Amino acid sequence: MTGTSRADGVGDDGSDGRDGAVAAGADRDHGDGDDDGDGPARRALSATDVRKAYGDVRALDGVDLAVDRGEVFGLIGPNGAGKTTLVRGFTGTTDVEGTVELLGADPTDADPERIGLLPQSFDPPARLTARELLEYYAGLYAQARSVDSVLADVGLSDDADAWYETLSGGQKRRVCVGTALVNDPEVLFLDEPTTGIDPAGRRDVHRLVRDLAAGGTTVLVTSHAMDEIERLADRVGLIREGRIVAVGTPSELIAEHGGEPTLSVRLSDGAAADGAETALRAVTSRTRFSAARGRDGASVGKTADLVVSGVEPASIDAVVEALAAAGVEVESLSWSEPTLEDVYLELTGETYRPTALEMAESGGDR
Ligand SMILES: Nc1ncnc2c1ncn2[C@@H]1O[C@H](COP(=O)(O)OP(=O)(O)OP(=O)(O)O)[C@@H](O)[C@H]1O
Repeated sequence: MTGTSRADGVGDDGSDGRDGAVAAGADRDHGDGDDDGDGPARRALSATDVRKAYGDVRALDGVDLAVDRGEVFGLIGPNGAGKTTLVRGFTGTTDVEGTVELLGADPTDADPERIGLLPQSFDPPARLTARELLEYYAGLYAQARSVDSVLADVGLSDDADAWYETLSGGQKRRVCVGTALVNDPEVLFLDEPTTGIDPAGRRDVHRLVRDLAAGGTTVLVTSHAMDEIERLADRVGLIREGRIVAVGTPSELIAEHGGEPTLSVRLSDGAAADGAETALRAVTSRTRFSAARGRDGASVGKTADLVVSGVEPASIDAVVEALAAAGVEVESLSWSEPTLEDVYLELTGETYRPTALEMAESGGDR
């Protein structure tokens, strides 16, 4: 099995209570004067010029990063950007060049009792129940939480006695999240914790992370769900091709890289698009026209979307009036602020392009 050693990040116990994580975290001295080495007392993690190569692949290419105690730090980036490699560097589960510190010490010297790790790939024995698995991991630690409380925290009290192999993908992932919590860690690494978990379960995990952070636990979480990171993280780091290219609070990153708010206007008649665009240019010079195109590239034209950038809520009326004055019928309007997803798309250079099939299925009006 993977992830069975404490260095790989799991532990146990067996009392109970769904407030265990909060209570345990709150009771313990997480993240103050208990300095463990030569870094500032407040620092939970630090990386200085960290590099890791696999053959010709530079998984990490000079990472500098510091995470304070008690922070929830979100690490985002495209597939293959280096997130898991960095987590493994911080946990001492892979060798890296440069300097990495975990609670002020070399990660390989860190006390496993103080660390929790949910690896991205985790494959516990299938012929154990959820409870038995958590009891097993709890047994690896000198001190561990009640297994019942961990089961409650991850929403598995009712399925505690089902074999792991009979659980759904999301339920399995919940067990795995539980294994990373059993020792009530001071620093918790969650590598894509909510993959496969349904929306309600994701909320359970989010609540858990927030509760743990409130109790002083430092959490490093990776995810491809930008809404999740935006909601959870105090600060976010975006890694691309092995380098951290931006760090800040979600609102700082959105203000700097997220672009402008946009007003999307759906026109009832695609043929009116040109007239609408002309009318809108009189109001703003920032109209972008999202042409609806079919499989062969020809205009479909049943409806049409205009995207107007930089429209503040106070200006929406002016847009509507300009369209009405031009005799253009509007089917719907929606205004949105930029999000962390816009930051991600901007900084990674990735864009979403609907396929021809998607466009055809949507009536060509994407
Ligand atoms: N054990 C390994 N052997 C060879 N190459 C590896 C190994 N682990 C990672 N890599 C490579 O290092 C790079 C970074 O991988 P890593 O798993 O850290 O990315 P990631 O950001 O976590 O990606 P994902 O979002 O897909 O999980 C990738 O190019 C990957 O193929």
